[in-house]
Amino acid sequence: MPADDFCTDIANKLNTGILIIDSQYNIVLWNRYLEVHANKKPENVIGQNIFEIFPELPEKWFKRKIESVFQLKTQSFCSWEQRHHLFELPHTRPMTTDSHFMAQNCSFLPLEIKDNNEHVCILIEDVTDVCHYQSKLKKTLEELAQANRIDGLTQVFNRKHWEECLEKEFSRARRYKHGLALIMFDLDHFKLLNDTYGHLGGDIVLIETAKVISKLLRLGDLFGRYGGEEFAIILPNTDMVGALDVAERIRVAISKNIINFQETEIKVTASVGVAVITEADTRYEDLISHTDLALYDAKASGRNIVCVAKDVTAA
Ligand SMILES: Nc1nc2c(ncn2[C@@H]2O[C@H](COP(=O)(O)OP(=O)(O)OP(=O)(O)O)[C@@H](O)[C@H]2O)c(=O)[nH]1
Repeated sequence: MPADDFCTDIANKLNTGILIIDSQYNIVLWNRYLEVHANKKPENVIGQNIFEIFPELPEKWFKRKIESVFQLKTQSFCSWEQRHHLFELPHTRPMTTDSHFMAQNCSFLPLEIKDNNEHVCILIEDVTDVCHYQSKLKKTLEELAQANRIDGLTQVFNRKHWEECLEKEFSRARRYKHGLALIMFDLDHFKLLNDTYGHLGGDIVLIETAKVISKLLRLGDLFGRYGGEEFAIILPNTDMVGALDVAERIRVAISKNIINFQETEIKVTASVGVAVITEADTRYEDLISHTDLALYDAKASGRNIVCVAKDVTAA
């Protein structure tokens, strides 16, 4: 068997699309894989221009790619991550994907054959499964990262992530001399509420309260669950006047919120502490501790009240 026949036989048996084009972009070889996947017989394709057979090809980009292969005589590559596919070939994997077409890795190989005409061989590899599983993995990792930041019960930021946000906002506020306010609030007599309605009732109160407060806040505000029934909100670029306004709205919203639980209506109040960043604060923990003290004052003053950190009121 002559070598050419061996090559043709191999090309037809490979599970890869193989097509060769000349310098005019006319197709000179079309293997069995393409015959099956593009549903076009070689006699209807050979001698035709590649842009007629695949009108979806991005002509300008494709020509630039092929020209560089001709000129530099080096291989080139296009992965599915750059372009999901170049050739609209339906995928045949037994899986549901976002695209009808197979994800492809395409290689462009320079060929020099005896008559000295320049040709480029294009290999088309079906990587639909790689693309599919990579996309799934990416989505799962994003979901995991999100779950790591969120409190499972209330769906606001958990303490760890919230503190990371505060650390960033704190150093940004110090660097650019921006305002930064902190609000911490704690539901009043929550132990009694748990004792009266059970832990499930307490949980519903936490969930509903977080929902009500989330709706009150601006997009840039960072709302987290600091501990059991204590929540905290970072207000970037906010001074004491603005923070007090938000704090009072939070207090009122919680006191007016009626939570339905097992045919009873639960009402709850919150004590609120507010502080803003000062020159003296060198660590984000300083701001937390000032806000926490203000919250303690609110509890000591009889609850359902907003209190401001002492050093700020004095200033
Ligand atoms: N249902 C429920 N209860 C929680 C959760 N986390 C903490 N708690 C409860 O919240 C209660 C907090 O009680 P305390 O710290 O004494 O505070 P309090 O009763 O709210 O009293 P004041 O804060 O002084 O008004 C405790 O009984 C905790 O068990 C939670 O995720 N779900």
